[in-house]
Amino acid sequence: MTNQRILAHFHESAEIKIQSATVLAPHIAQAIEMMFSALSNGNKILVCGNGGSAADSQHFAAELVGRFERERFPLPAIALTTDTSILTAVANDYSYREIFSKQVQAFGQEGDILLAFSTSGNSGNVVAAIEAALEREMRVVAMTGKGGGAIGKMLTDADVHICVPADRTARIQEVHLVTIHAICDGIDVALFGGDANE
Ligand SMILES: O=C(CO)[C@@H](O)[C@H](O)[C@H](O)[C@H](O)COP(=O)(O)O
Ligand SMILES: [Zn+2]
Repeated sequence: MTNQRILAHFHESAEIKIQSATVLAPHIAQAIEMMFSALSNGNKILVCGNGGSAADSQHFAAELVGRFERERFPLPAIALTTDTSILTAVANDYSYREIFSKQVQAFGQEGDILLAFSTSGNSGNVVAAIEAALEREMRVVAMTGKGGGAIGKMLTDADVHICVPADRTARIQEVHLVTIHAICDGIDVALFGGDANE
């Protein structure tokens, strides 16, 4: 492995982040507004994704329930990726496709938000979770890439699609991560106003 190859990762990541910033900012602002409004109304956010996106789901839920950069009361967000008994039982008894949708049916209520991560936009269990959320009159914030895949086609005008303009899974995930932090910051600003980081 040459340093050149390592440097290329950093450069490509930085370039795609810069390119994504302008394209995604209005959609991220919409997501912040939708989440702040749901949380203010006593609703919660359910979060799901596979692999690296499962980690992103947990990362986001941790920052809402714990904190991001400012001290505040806990906000209700649940990662649907963590309960291995539920995940293994549903995958074993039904199908892997239903591991998130069953939990959306169990926990989701009208007005809640599903935050769904899929870099391809095509993961069956994330697609099924979105179907279950839409059936329950929940709103969806989807973070995707690669043109948005099947997820891009199923969202309604009431939902938010944050589709990273890139085709490489790792780069898309890296943009998802900075987007998670921008959303957490946006929610804090909506709650408390601007801060010293501005
Ligand atoms: O983190 C990575 C690759 O960077 C992997 O774990 C990746 O998340 C997994 O292959 C996922 O199953 C991909 O699913 P998706 O993003 O297409 O929905
Ligand atoms: Zn990864």
